Amino acid sequence: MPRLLDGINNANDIKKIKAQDYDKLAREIRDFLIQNVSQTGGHLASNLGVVELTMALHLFLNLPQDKLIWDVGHQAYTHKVLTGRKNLFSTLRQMDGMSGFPKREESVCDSFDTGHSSTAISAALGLVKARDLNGENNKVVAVLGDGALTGGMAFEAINNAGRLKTNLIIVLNDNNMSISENVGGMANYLAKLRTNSKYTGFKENMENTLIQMPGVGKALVDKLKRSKDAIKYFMLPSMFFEDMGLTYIGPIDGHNISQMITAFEAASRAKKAVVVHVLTRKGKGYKPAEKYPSRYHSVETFDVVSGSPLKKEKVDSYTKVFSDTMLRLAQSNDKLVAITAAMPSGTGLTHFMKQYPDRFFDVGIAEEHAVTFAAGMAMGGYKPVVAIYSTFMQRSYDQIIHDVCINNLPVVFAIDRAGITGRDGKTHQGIFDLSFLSHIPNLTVMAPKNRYELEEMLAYAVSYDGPVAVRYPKGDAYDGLSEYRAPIVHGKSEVLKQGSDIAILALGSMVKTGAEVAETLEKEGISTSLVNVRFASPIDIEIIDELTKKHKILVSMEENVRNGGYGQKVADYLCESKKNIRYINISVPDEYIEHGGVSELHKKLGLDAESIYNRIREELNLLK
Ligand SMILES: Cc1ncc(C[n+]2csc(CCOP(=O)(O)OP(=O)(O)O)c2C)c(N)n1
Ligand SMILES: CC(=O)[C@@H](O)[C@H](O)COP(=O)(O)O
Ligand SMILES: [Mg+2]
Repeated sequence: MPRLLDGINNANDIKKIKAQDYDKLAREIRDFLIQNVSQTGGHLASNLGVVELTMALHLFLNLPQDKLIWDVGHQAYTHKVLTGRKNLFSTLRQMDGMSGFPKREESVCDSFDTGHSSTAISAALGLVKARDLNGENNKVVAVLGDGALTGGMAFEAINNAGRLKTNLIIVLNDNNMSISENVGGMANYLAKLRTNSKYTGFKENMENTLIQMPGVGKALVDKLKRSKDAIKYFMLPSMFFEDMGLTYIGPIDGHNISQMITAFEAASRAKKAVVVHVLTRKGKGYKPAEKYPSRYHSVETFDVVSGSPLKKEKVDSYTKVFSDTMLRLAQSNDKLVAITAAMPSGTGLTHFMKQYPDRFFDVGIAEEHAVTFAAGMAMGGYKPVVAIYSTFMQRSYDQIIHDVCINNLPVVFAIDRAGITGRDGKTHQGIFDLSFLSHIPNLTVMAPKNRYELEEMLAYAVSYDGPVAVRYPKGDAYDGLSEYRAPIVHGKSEVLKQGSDIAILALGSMVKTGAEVAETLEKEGISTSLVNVRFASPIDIEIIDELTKKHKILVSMEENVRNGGYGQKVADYLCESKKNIRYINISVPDEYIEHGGVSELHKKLGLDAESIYNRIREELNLLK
């Protein structure tokens, strides 16, 4: 039996589908997404929730002339299906395959590359201003979730949008969830809008607002009122948005396509920014995802019938080691508090949250605020551990300098997902943190070689009287080299092996690789020293002095871009101190790294043991 989906090959093909077939198409899209994501992994629950919303937007808009911006972008799979990318789904998030996020180079219908949260309204507002200055009249729509609305940028953009005198549509996709439970005042406010009947008393005011809108008027409102139960969804004004100078329409059933189209059409007539508040169910149409939306937010491959992951986790992740260590440290230190920016499960703080609810703070998708909030807590005598992924920490650069480090406050930054993270691609690789952290005065920056050292570094960081960042990678925690446990001394590295030809300075995750390279070189009779760098700031100059005295080649290894990384510090020192030694800098090239498996990417970038070995051999040949 032919599927409606088979007729969807280009943007706007959906307009050929009859209205009575919309539900069937939505079901086909859901089946398609579940089957495909079960084989590739990806962001499932958010995508299942926005199938009808995306269909309604595509029916309402003319892409690519109109502009549609997805906040975060993790919910754009149906948009990809409807814009001619259905056949690429078997390559979703695979190396050289289709990205899991909107990408302008993938389609003219993708208006903005995204991956980080709360940017959509700002970007849309910019597009609106450009449109107006160009004298064009295309529609611009930003779609953001209730979680994204907890981010500071969204509030800044709403503040700015309140002055707008032309049309911008902001679709607030409210599924009552961030990755975990959505938190904070805005989440409570949305809950009230969803449920509190006292707002229905304002229906008439809203009707009047609509009537007064240019191009809407009484006739249209009457028509809307007559349209099957549409009006009851239109008439709940929101004080917050209205008081900020935006028009609010909602809440609307985000699984009812015709209601949403009617609302979008009404919204498009206003010469203002209009918020259309739609209610959707995260995970809709797949029972396990409806029941456990957090678990199915981002999944590895899974069995569709049982919903269970295909790969069983055999080894603890670094996140799990962090999680367990936090519980242990909190037991003996009642001043220890934990802060997350909407990632309690991703950063491993769920157990801490349950065990120490009063000492746990989820501040929403607000990394800047999380850091300054930590500064305040430290000032008040507490020891905050702020757990944020490397890529999202980019948001907090000024707060780290201005609020924590200038004040020299004892805040611990637990930086998860540092280095190559893989399938989320260029927006999510944790390859810049050493560059943006290790030049900050007062800030100590460390990276552990294995799971045991992560525990020790966290304990050290918590006991240290100043700001400390500890960065560790996504995935399995390495448990090799466990016999090396030299006590941590500030700014000092750990010598794992003494040799005389090649000296390897390896940082964090690269110590394991360095040990593999050293072993291969030794087998060939090339005597190799291996040093676990431990500190990216301050760097251990004494060890460099020592190594340069007796080795032919010095090699540094790190999972960070070359620019501003540890290796450049080493190179700078070698140059300044006029050392006469061949030097190899193994680091991530200075570019954005696309999606793929972590080991595939390591190989491609020359960060795997074999590539590094070959690089050293080349250098040795030059010395002959
Ligand atoms: C700056 C930033 N911090 C954290 C994240 C991780 N993150 C991705 S999606 C998400 C939840 C978003 O919730 P919402 O906007 O409601 O979308 P939903 O997942 O519910 O569809 C979070 C915290 C991110 N992408 N960007
Ligand atoms: C879209 C987003 O930013 C998160 O969902 C992220 O993809 C989670 O990454 P992890 O799967 O590494 O926790
Ligand atoms: Mg949500």
